[in-house]
Amino acid sequence: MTATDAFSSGQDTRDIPSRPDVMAAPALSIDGVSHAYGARRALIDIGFSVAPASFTALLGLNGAGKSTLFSLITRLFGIQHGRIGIFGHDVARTPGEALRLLGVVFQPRTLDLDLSVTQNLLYHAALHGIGRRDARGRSHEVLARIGLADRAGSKVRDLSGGQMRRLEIARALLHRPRLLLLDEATVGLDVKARADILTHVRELVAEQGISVLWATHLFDEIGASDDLVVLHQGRVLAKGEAPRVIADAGGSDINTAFMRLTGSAEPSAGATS
Ligand SMILES: Nc1ncnc2c1ncn2[C@@H]1O[C@H](COP(=O)(O)OP(=O)(O)OP(=O)(O)O)[C@@H](O)[C@H]1O
Repeated sequence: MTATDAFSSGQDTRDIPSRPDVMAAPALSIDGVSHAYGARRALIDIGFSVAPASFTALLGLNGAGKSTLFSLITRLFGIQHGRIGIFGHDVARTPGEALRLLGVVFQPRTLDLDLSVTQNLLYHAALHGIGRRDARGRSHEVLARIGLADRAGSKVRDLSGGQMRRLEIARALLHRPRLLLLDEATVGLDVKARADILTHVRELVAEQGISVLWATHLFDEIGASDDLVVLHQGRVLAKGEAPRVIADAGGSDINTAFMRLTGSAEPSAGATS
């Protein structure tokens, strides 16, 4: 069974191998993960996987638990219950191997506005132990990949919001990860900048074979051929290929499917199409 089969059949991923076979393992496997902040349960027995070289959308309204899940995958928080694997490497047991394969773009911006685009990249590369010369080559490479090569010398302060986001994506690619997590990467951007970023990220999947987990509350960011995980109030309500999720929920589109899955009569505030 391929990782894609495992995703679409909803089979659990309990068997994260102790000696990972990187080619066979899902890019990301989440198995029975729960998390509570004191008495507040933010994630309840979450399970899904991201197939290699796929674009998986994690759809949930504010408060669904997306950021909490990202904090667990990246080890900002310790895992209370369940297991998380990145290409078969258990995040809790072999964090070095797992995190080496992971790039992340978090919701809050974390660029130095007074440095240039390239300086931001070189600084980040140094933190990753990448030598100066190699770092320069990689900076050119990632800026070209994300359509920012012409802004290499610009101060970050002079970039548009969308360009800053693309720079953060470029930075997340510097150490050549195989799995990229993006948490609400288009929040606050105009329609064109949102579309540009989605196009670039989808190209990373199609052309570079990078696996992407794209967290969003925006229905119109879900593509027809995407894998989809619907997260609501800390629970996975549906997962699989987007058209199948919609059909199984009895919806005509992602909006109506989401409303049926969550039992809401009206589109919730913040969920836009
Ligand atoms: N540090 C915290 N302490 C207590 N509760 C928290 C904390 N962080 C998140 N929560 C709660 O956990 C639940 C999930 O929050 P989380 O931020 O993971 O959701 P989200 O889907 O990322 O939403 P958003 O996009 O608004 O950040 C929410 O009920 C939230 O109020």
